[in-house]
Amino acid sequence: MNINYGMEIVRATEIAALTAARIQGLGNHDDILNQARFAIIKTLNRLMINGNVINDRFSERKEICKLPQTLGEGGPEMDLMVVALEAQHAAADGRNNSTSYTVIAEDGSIQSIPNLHMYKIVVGPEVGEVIDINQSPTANVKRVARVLRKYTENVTVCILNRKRHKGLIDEVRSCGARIKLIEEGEISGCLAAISGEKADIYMGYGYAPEGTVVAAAISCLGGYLEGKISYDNASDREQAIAHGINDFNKVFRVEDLINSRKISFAATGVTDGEFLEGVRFTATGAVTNSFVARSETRTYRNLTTNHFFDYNPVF
Ligand SMILES: O=P(O)(O)OC[C@H]1O[C@](O)(COP(=O)(O)O)[C@@H](O)[C@@H]1O
Repeated sequence: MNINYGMEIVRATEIAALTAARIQGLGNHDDILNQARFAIIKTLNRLMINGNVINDRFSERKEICKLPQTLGEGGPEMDLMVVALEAQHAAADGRNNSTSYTVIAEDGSIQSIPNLHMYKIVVGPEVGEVIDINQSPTANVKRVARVLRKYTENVTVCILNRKRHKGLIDEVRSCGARIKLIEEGEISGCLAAISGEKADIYMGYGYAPEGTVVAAAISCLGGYLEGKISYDNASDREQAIAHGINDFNKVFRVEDLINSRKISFAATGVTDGEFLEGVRFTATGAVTNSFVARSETRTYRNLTTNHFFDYNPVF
């Protein structure tokens, strides 16, 4: 890509984050997501692309505004993944770890994935390919400890706080590793593990579309992911087949989810999170904290942006 689309899509995640943050804590879970989606649609529609929207987890939800199938004013065909607001409940309730994300990639490079749970293990580039999703959590924690030259007691495992993770949490505790439990926002939990700052591994079940966003981040930053979709019944398997997935034991790695080296990834914090700070409002506008990365050059930027509401804001 000659244009750094990352610098364009981050403007969209900023606007979505500002929009959501303005109504943070008001308690309306659908409204905050809808407003963030309207805002991101409006901003992405200004790009000179024909952006085909892929893996929108909310496309079947009647109460949530639909993303158009294509976004942009016209131009080269591109794939887009748009998560206007991850952790909508956290943002609506005024809790931590909600973030806005967009990924742009070469046309046809993002795997379309069913809206099912995927068990994921994610680590950063320092750890790399030593993990194996078919091994126990204990075995994976020990491998990570060995590569990072840490005592097991100093390895931090990030896990979504869900009943379904009780067994996982018990096992990680009994092997002696530290746990960082997050209430929502697994993409940002995975980014914490990729950056290695607040966690060393992310493990657990979340949605498969989130796995493709994490794969995009890894394509830009390095790191490693293994994911397995869980199927409860025949209808889940039919969903997978409709997405071209016939091997129900498949271990998904980054290259299975994103098949390109031309990807840009952008994120803006809405509320303070594991990876980014949330929006701070000032007397004249607001300050946002964003992250932009591009796979071709491996460049990544941490952006602090000052927005002045008296000077032509897009929203
Ligand atoms: O536990 P659940 O309800 O299956 O949801 C898991 C999902 O919840 C989240 O934490 C937040 O999801 P939303 O963005 O839909 O609010 C995701 O990151 C994760 O994939």
